[in-house]
Amino acid sequence: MDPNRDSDDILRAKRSHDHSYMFDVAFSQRATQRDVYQRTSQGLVSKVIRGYNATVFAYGPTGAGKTYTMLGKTGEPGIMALTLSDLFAKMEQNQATSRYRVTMAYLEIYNEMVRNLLGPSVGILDLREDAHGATVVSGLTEVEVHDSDEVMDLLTRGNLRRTCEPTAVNKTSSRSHAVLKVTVEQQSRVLNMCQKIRTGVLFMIDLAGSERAANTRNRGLRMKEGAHINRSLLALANCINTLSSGGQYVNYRDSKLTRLLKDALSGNSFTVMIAHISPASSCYEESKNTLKYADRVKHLKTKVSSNVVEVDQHVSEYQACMESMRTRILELEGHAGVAGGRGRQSVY
Ligand SMILES: Nc1ncnc2c1ncn2[C@@H]1O[C@H](COP(=O)(O)OP(=O)(O)OP(=O)(O)O)[C@@H](O)[C@H]1O
Repeated sequence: MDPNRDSDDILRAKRSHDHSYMFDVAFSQRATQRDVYQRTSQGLVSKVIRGYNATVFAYGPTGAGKTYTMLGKTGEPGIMALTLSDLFAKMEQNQATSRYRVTMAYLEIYNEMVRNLLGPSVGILDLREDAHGATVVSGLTEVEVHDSDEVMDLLTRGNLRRTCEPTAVNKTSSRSHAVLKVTVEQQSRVLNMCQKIRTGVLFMIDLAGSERAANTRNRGLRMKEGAHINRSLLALANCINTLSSGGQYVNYRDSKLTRLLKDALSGNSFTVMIAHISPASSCYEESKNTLKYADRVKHLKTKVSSNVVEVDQHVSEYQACMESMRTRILELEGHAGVAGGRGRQSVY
C-alpha cells in the first residue's frame, strides 16, 4: 500500500494503485535459508561443475537482508556456504571419473576501488580486459581449496576485512559490494590423446544496499560511501535498462561493478537475481523500485555455453596412457583366462 496515497484525492481515485509483477519464485518471511537456496542457486552447482559460468547476486535497499541471504549467520548459513558445501559434495560423488581443481577469490568494491579480501595486505586492484574481452582483476589472490570448511574459513577471514559500518537503518551495514569468485576445473580421469578441461566460474555477490541519505541520516564519510554505492547501482540499472530494451550500446564502463558483472548480465553466464524488499510502509518507495528493477532483469537474455579447452597430451602422458591400457588388458585377459579355464597369448 502506498503510504502517501491521499484518500481525499478525488481526481486520482480511479487510478490503479496495484502493480503486479511475476517472478520465478517469491518467498515469505517464513522461508528458511535452505528454502531460498534450493529454489534459487542449487541448480547452478551441477552447471558450474560441467564448465558453465553462473552468477548469483543479492539486490535491495539497505537493511533488507542481502548479507543475511548471501552470508547468513552462525547456525543459519547463507547461499555462499550452502552452494559451496553442495559443490564439494557433488565433486566427491564424481571423484572416480573426474579430477577437480577449485580456487576461490574474494574481493570488495568500496568507493569504486577493488580490494582483495584474501591477500596478505588489502591493496587496490585494477580491472583489465583479456584478449577475449572478459574482465579480469589483476593481482587478485586465488587460493586453491579442497573442502567447504577451508572455504568457510577463508570467507570468515575475508569478511573481517570487509567494510561494514553502523547506519541509522542497519547496525551492520555493508558499505561495499562483496564478490566471491569460485573457479572449478574439471578433467576426466580417463587418459586420452586429447584431454578436455572444463572451467566453470561461479560469482556470488552481496551488493551494498541502495540507500536514501534522508533515511540513513548519513553524514561525512558514510554519505560519500552512500553516493558511491548509489552511483554503481545506478550504473547497473542503466545497463539493465539498455539490455532489456534491446539497446545496442551498453555502458558497462560506468562503474567497476558493471564491468565485473558484464558477463553475468549480457554474456556467457546463468544468472540468478535475488531481490530483497521490506513489508514496512516506510520502505514503500525502495520496495517498488526494487521490484521494478527485478522485473527488468527478467528480460535479459544471455548466451550460455560450456567453457571447454582441448589439450593435446604430451608424448610421455600418451605413453603412460598406453601403459595403463596395456595393464588393464592383461588384467582383463587374466580374468577371462581364469573364468574360461584357459589363457590366450597376445603379442603387443
Ligand atoms: N530472513 C531473516 N531472518 C532473520 N534475520 C534477518 C533476516 N533478514 C535479515 N535479517 C537481519 O536483519 C539485519 C539486516 O540484514 P542485512 O545486514 O542482511 O541487510 P543488508 O540488506 O545486507 O543491508 P546493507 O545493504 O545495509 O548491508 C541483520 O541483523 C540480519 O541478521
